[in-house]
Amino acid sequence: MGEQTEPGKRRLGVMGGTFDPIHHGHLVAASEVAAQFHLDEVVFVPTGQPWQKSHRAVSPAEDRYLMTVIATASNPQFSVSRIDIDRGGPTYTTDTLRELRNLNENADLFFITGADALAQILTWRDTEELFSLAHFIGVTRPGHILANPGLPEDRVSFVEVPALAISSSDCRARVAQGEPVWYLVPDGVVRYIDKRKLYRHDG
Ligand SMILES: Nc1ncnc2c1ncn2[C@@H]1O[C@H](COP(=O)(O)OP(=O)(O)OP(=O)(O)O)[C@@H](O)[C@H]1O
Ligand SMILES: O=C(O)c1ccc[n+]([C@@H]2O[C@H](COP(=O)([O-])O)[C@@H](O)[C@H]2O)c1
Repeated sequence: MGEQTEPGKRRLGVMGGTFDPIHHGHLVAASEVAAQFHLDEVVFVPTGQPWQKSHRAVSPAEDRYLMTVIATASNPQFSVSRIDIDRGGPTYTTDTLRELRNLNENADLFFITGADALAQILTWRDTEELFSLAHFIGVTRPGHILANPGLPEDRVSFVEVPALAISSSDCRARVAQGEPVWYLVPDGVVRYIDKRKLYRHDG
């Protein structure tokens, strides 16, 4: 399934997100797309400064990066990149994909994101260049309908993943209210949130 790749070329998935915190919805989505699109690897790229989330405080990049490393460590197909964090400034996916293309000349890139985020892609920076850099895969999340809001059909696919009604916002709210996030996020991430006192009003 998905775009044809020339023989010998790697198929590299790129899962961009703020990951504040990373949760099982992200992991299931990456795993399902990797299987359906025959990806060789999925690299998770935590945002540096997510400029469209400037209305709320985002946890320190190092905490979001470390939670992403903890969550993906056991899967040999998953890796984590610091490029968006180390570049500094607001995170634009054109920069992410340009840098990854230069680092992986012999690979086709598949950018994985929520179908809801993909519906907003025309508000991202340099949209036209984006579609020349990667194939875009929008994964469904419960409550969001699959639709192609005028995007180039040959550069965009939508994939249904097993429904997981988990969001980072809900995880943060649960921790703030003293409710458990066990089994919504990986065990190591629960312990990291606790150790660093993230998302607590007194944290
Ligand atoms: N349960 C889920 N199933 C499928 N995709 C998801 C799910 N949760 C998040 N995503 C997608 O993963 C990408 C990165 O997500 P992000 O880090 O912003 O998490 P989030 O749960 O959407 O966060 P928040 O609730 O803070 O907005 C986004 O494109 C988002 O749409
Ligand atoms: O390039 C942009 O202008 C742009 C605007 C909004 C979001 N993105 C990317 O979309 C991905 C999901 O974003 P978010 O904010 O839902 O975590 C993440 O990799 C962001 O860097 C990119």
